[in-house]
Amino acid sequence: MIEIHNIHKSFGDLKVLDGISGVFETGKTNLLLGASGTGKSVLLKCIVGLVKPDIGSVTFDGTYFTNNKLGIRQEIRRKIGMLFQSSALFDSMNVEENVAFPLKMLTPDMPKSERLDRVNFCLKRVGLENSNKKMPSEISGGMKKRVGIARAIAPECTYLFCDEPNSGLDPLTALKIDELIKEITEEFNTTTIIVTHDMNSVIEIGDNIMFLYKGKKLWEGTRDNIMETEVPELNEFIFANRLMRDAKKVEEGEEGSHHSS
Ligand SMILES: Nc1ncnc2c1ncn2[C@@H]1O[C@H](COP(=O)(O)OP(=O)(O)OP(=O)(O)O)[C@@H](O)[C@H]1O
Repeated sequence: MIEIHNIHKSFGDLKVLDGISGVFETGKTNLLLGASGTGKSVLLKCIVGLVKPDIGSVTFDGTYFTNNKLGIRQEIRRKIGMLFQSSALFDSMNVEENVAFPLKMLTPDMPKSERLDRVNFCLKRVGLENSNKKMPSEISGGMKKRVGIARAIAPECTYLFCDEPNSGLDPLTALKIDELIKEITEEFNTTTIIVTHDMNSVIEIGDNIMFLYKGKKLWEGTRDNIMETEVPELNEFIFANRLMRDAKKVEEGEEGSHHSS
């Protein structure tokens, strides 16, 4: 479980995060939802320690991270797997080398054969067996995301962070990547935080959702109750999507009397 408490962050005069607190549960897909520029990525960076909050703290399974000793922060960092928006694979390395990279960095003494077993296990888990020798330039965007996921989980991470994991993917591939992240979260019991502005992800994998608006947390809940929100900014965000508007009309048409009771 990851807890954040009263996180504030400004860049010069620009206040990006304005006192955000919350809990991200273990074994669940926790979504940070919001429009562009609302501070989701900055919050994620504060949580992983890439940006230092001006005020506030982050706790990983009860251990303070933000202002703790370097050794303790490093210990936590080793348990963090990151899937970046652009996949961020090393272009000069093949798939196998990309996935092996964090293992070489974090567990340099691991025997080569054990490392290869772990790489193959992770590649198989993301549905990419037999792709070891392919170069990033030879594989599709969806495959790159899969390699990114394999690389993130290779060191047996406890915490998994995904920054817009399905950006740039067609809807079906995006759905498959969402499903894969959810399966991995449940299978390996990771605390997973996903930055997204995609309502499809909300419906598919929104175990817990935190809605950010202009640096504040305006709502939190689950995919089961998000459609009933009475927060105007969230409502506007949800129904900016035409399909969502149509779905709501259908629902109101079919269940209008139920809703008005
Ligand atoms: N290092 C930085 N220096 C100055 N401003 C920054 C920095 N990082 C982020 N910002 C600003 O903080 C605001 C929030 O950015 P952030 O990337 O968190 O938005 P976001 O909600 O993730 O949006 P998107 O969905 O478009 O990625 C933006 O106005 C951005 O320009």
